[in-house]
Amino acid sequence: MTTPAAPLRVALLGGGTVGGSVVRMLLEQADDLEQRIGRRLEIVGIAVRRAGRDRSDLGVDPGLITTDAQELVTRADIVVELIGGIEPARGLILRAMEHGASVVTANKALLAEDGASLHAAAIDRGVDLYYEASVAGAIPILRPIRDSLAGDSINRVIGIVNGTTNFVLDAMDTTGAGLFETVERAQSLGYAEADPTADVEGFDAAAKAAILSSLAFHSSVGTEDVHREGITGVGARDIQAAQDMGCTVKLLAICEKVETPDGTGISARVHPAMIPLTHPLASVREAYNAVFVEAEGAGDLMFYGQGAGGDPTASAVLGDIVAVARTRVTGGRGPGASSYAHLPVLSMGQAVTRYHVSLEVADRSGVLASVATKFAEHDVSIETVRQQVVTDDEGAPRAMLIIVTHAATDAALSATVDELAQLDAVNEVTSVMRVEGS
Ligand SMILES: NC(=O)C1=CN([C@@H]2O[C@H](COP(=O)(O)OP(=O)(O)OC[C@H]3O[C@@H](n4cnc5c(N)ncnc54)[C@H](O)[C@@H]3O)[C@@H](O)[C@H]2O)C=CC1
Ligand SMILES: N[C@@H](CC=O)C(=O)O
Ligand code: NA
Repeated sequence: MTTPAAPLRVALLGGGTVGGSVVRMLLEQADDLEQRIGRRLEIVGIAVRRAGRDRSDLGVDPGLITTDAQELVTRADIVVELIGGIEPARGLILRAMEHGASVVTANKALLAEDGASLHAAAIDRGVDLYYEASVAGAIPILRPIRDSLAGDSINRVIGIVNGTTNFVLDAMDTTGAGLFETVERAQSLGYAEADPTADVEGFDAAAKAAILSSLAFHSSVGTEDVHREGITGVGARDIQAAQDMGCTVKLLAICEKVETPDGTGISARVHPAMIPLTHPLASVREAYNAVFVEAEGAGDLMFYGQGAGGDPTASAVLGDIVAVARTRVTGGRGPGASSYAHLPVLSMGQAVTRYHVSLEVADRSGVLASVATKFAEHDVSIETVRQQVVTDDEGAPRAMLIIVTHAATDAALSATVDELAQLDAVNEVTSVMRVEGS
């Protein structure tokens, strides 16, 4: 008679929104997971921050709850880090690897800050480091990029990768709701980060852009390489300007290869942008996420689903747990990331994009010519110009010029807008936004 193999020991760090869902799903699906992996998973401990708090919500033997994460990570085969932030998460992951554990994490902030050294430690220790939940929650996107598209060449990845800001922008677009009340609602639904500034100011999306760029272009891209603008500058006038153009405003994470006179580089950026209602990303509503991938052979691919919330994120974590557990059973390491291409990351000024500019101007002859001259001086070609008269809050007529440019470098476009604001003929630059996806 053969003795059944010992269960694989799973240690969880953090029992919050995602951690709580992971524990419940691990328990509810224990038998199925055992069948799929070929070994049983056994939770050997759950590290929480504070002692003495009732954690019956987690539904586990209270003896498994510990505040000693440092000790817990030394006695597991798989460590699941769901604390978030840089430290102590980084130290705990490295310690877990030193003790031979594979690691699953949803921590995009840490991966974007220090992914290279975490990957190096995993290789050094012969263990796996998986983090599918860190980008676009439940949506399988990192493994498709790393594995399924490993034989193709990716040119661009454009994503709506932050559920909280998509929820807010969608509400502003459809109901005219304000920023702060909508963020509070996203918090109560479990989408927002512990500090929602990370969502609203684009830090969360920038971390995801760094991870996506690194995997898509086989290069090392960190948070500091990603140009970041959040949504606090987006107002009702921008939303209206987008609607007038048949567009909607989305916070986009854009990762693309750009050809420069010095060779190929990576542009990685997060900012609000107008996209045409006909683009697949325009239909992504509420807190949903989507990632649009353009590859040489595959053409356009769209990945869509829930990018935030306890259970959707836990689904991706569970997928990674099963993947690393299967590797434990068969031996060796699973597929990892590579950075052999070493493509340089370009500055925002080198990004190539289009602009939509609304100007309130003096209603007299020569104004259009002086505005057009500024664009020409910076070699920015105008695609369309529309003139309209609107009535302001006091009932006075105001002359508006609405200009959409062809693609140009961001440096040329922003220099043009700076100089337009100085023209006598321009009373106010009322809205400036990049236009993507067409
Ligand atoms: N909530 C979401 O929709 C998503 C979250 N994530 C990521 O998942 C991770 C966890 O996020 P949430 O569960 O939403 O956060 P959360 O704030 O609900 O949970 C984190 C938990 O970790 C605990 N914790 C903090 N420091 C600790 C320590 N030193 N030792 C033990 N426990 C500690 C906290 O007390 C809290 O219960 C983060 O990295 C987050 O960015 C990723 C995708 C989606
Ligand atoms: N706060 C994030 C959660 C997932 O990463 C979001 O709103 O998308
Ligand atoms: Na994902």
